[in-house]
Amino acid sequence: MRWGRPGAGAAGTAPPLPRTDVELREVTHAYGDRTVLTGVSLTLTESRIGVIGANGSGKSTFARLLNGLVVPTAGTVLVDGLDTRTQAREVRRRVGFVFQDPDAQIVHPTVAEDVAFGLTNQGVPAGEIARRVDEVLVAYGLDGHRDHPAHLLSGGQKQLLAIAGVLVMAPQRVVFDEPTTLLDLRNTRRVARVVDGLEQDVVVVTHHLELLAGFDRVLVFEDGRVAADGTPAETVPWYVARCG
Ligand SMILES: Nc1ncnc2c1ncn2[C@@H]1O[C@H](COP(=O)(O)OP(=O)(O)OP(=O)(O)O)[C@@H](O)[C@H]1O
Repeated sequence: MRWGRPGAGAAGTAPPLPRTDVELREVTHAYGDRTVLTGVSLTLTESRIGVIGANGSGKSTFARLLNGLVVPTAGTVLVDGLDTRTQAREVRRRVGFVFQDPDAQIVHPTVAEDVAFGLTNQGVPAGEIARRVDEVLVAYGLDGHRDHPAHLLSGGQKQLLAIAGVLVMAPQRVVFDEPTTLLDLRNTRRVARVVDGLEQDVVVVTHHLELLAGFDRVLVFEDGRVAADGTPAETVPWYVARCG
């Protein structure tokens, strides 16, 4: 099991998505007087990027900076040149975010209504909403559940619903914050397969190191700084050794 770059033609004959590049310039973030990220400068261009590190090292804060859910206390985050501080709406069209706990993301009573939520918000015409919602429900094996109460889905199905609700918005990059932490092995594999097949570029924060084998780049966070940055073969053994 691994999350890697999808094979050529993974999306059929659709043209490749434009790339979304994210640049962090000397980014520092503090919650109140507690600084949790310090002077992070990076450019993210690769298709498959993993983020690992100890609890509290700043990974989730970093992930949330990438689409403007959190704005830096100092420094700048640019998505295709758009400043997350002032152009959050445009940034979020490009970069979607999947939370660790799908309950944080599910806001509507039924599965289909929940997936439609973001499109409705954007004023997309009803016919197009119906078509796009159908497409993602089929893609994520949820079409048999379209009128079911979302809160009664299993943990794995809820995570797939949360992913469907992000992907229906057609972002170019998707940030996943520990998407499998709450799942059993079967659902971890299921979600991993979904991530594996995405044509979108991804950033995945995870403690499941084995899932990063096919990734292009892995960042290791330590005390709010990037302590290692390289291929999985370079960074994962380094991190494991650091953990003693
Ligand atoms: N909203 C917040 N308010 C105050 N402190 C916060 C907030 N969010 C995170 N923190 C603190 O910031 C530090 C970094 O948290 P963050 O969630 O970014 O780390 P993490 O590496 O993702 O951790 P984990 O692996 O446990 O999820 C932690 O000490 C955390 O307690």
